[in-house]
Amino acid sequence: MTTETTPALSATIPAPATPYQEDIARYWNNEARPVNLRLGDVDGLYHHHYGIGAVDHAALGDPEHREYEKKLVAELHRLESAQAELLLDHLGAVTGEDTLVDAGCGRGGSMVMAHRRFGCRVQGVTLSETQAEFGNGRARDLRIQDHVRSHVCNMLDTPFEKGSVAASWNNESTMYVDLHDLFAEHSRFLRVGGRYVTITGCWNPRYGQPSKWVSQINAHFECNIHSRREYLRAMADNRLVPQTITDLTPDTLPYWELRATSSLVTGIEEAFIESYRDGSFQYVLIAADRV
Ligand SMILES: C[S@@+](CC[C@H](N)C(=O)[O-])C[C@H]1O[C@@H](n2cnc3c(N)ncnc32)[C@H](O)[C@@H]1O
Ligand SMILES: CC(C)=CCC/C(C)=C/COP(=O)(O)OP(=O)(O)O
Ligand SMILES: [Mg+2]
Repeated sequence: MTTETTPALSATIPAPATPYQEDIARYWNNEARPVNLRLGDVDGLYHHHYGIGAVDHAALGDPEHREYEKKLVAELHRLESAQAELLLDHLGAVTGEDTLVDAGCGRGGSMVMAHRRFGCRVQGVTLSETQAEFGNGRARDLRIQDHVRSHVCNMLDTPFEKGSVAASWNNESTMYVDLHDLFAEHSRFLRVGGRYVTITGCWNPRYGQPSKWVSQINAHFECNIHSRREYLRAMADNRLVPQTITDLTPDTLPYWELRATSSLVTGIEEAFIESYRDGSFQYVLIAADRV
């Protein structure tokens, strides 16, 4: 699907639907944190999500070495790309003829990775014009603009045709929307037998209620983190049947502990580390079948 073959896509895109969505569009239009841009500069894949996997201390070497900071940036980026690879591992059997949807696509790093892996078309939606322009600029640079396209569009109200999408995902973007509305929309455009995947942070019902750390993360990003229970309920209500649920909390802690030692800290590291450690917050992957 290119813009040429889908003229309706750009013509019918709804503007942010609520004052909250206008706030979120403004937030991401103005975002330029070095922790995201410097990591993206490593290989041109720009992410707005966190990392998983063990830290390669041998690759980092001596903290006193003048090249250490550069190696640290590369290592954090490697862990963030590993997170996206894990998400793509759960999309199922995607062919070059398929279309995928990235809901809340950020600067588009995961979309480029998906196209490279499957050769398919990838359509991304973000509320931010700046992000969509950035993602489309990267796709042009890579000469994959016929396959990878970012749109300024509300993920709850997309122009994708019913049943037209083989697989879709939210990578750390579900905490900006109502989950029932979100999964109803994925379920509408996914074909029966298609796959939905999310990697997200959620509060843990076993803890009781959102902890002070979870509240701090919400305030920091102007988002509203849901509980694990809410994900499963909203999926069940929208023909999405979980096939895999993985607790990635132990896999993401090394990323945060390493990031906390870097010069690129943003001040939110303590909240993630403490909430993951006290069990009030979990980093999870959920892959579901559209039935
Ligand atoms: C934390 S970033 C994640 C970006 C990307 N998934 C990644 O992994 O790099 C959150 C993204 O969600 C998008 N977003 C939030 N609410 C949205 C909505 N209602 N419709 C479309 N995008 C939305 C933001 O514009 C932003 O691009
Ligand atoms: C897991 C949770 C709760 C995520 C909230 C959404 C979010 C802001 C993700 C990372 O974005 P980013 O990469 O722009 O953030 P940072 O600047 O902290 O790296
Ligand atoms: Mg980041």
